[in-house]
Amino acid sequence: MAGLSKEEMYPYGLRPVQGEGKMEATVERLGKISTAPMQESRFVKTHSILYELDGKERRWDMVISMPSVGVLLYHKDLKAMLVVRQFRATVWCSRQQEAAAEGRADPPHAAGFTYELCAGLVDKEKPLPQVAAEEVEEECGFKVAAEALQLVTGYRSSVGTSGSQHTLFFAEVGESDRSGAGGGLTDDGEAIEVLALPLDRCQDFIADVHIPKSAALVLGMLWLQARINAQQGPS
Ligand SMILES: Nc1ncnc2c1ncn2[C@@H]1O[C@H](COP(=O)(O)OP(=O)(O)O[C@H]2O[C@H](CO)[C@@H](O)[C@H](O)[C@H]2O)[C@@H](O)[C@H]1O
Repeated sequence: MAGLSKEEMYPYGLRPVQGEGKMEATVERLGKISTAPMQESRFVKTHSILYELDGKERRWDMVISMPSVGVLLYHKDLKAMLVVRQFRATVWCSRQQEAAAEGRADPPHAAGFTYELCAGLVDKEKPLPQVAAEEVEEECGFKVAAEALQLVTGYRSSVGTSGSQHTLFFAEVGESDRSGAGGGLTDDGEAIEVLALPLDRCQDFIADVHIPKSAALVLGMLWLQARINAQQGPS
């Protein structure tokens, strides 16, 4: 199993909901990984910002990236959060660089699999809740109405390098909302596994420093816990 035990593949009581086995299948599909200087990109641009402060010229290096949306999904029948897991080349590469700096060998491909909320880039001119609802269906295979999405907050991501806006929503889904297989767009190389993380394991999961996870996932789960503590959230 991708060189991992069942407990390592599914820690903290995680259970597959859609796309079971995608991690092993993706590891099989991956070959050599290397890096090259960036050429023209549809997704990001780099530039240096030159600005004056106290009459002196200063410079800040920036990666311009698109705004994005994310959705914290609560599955009411499973009493679990829905988490997506996919291979992130950036995470693998970053872990490889950390290993190289410490004189260790390259990590296995499994080290690039990252836990995130359902999320996507805002690359179309539609209202944000609409973009978010489409991501829920595309990645997780659940149909939610854009109007049913609750705004949690917006924040700036990677402020030292990007500063792009991320807007976070919350939605509840149930078995009756299942509409497809999810998994993302295969043509874009997306291979997404949807996992259910029991509500009572979320705090231990986000506190585990060794689990590669997005900041939005941590923020979302802390927000939900605060709502539950205030008896305003799902129980
Ligand atoms: N840098 C890149 N290089 C090459 N191809 C790329 C690319 N970024 C996106 N793509 C392509 O575009 C497709 C669609 O991307 P998505 O909109 O699903 O964003 P993604 O889930 O990668 O990141 C979303 O989720 C993460 C985690 O929450 C947020 O950080 C992020 O801002 C948000 O868009 C990807 O499958 C890939 O083919």
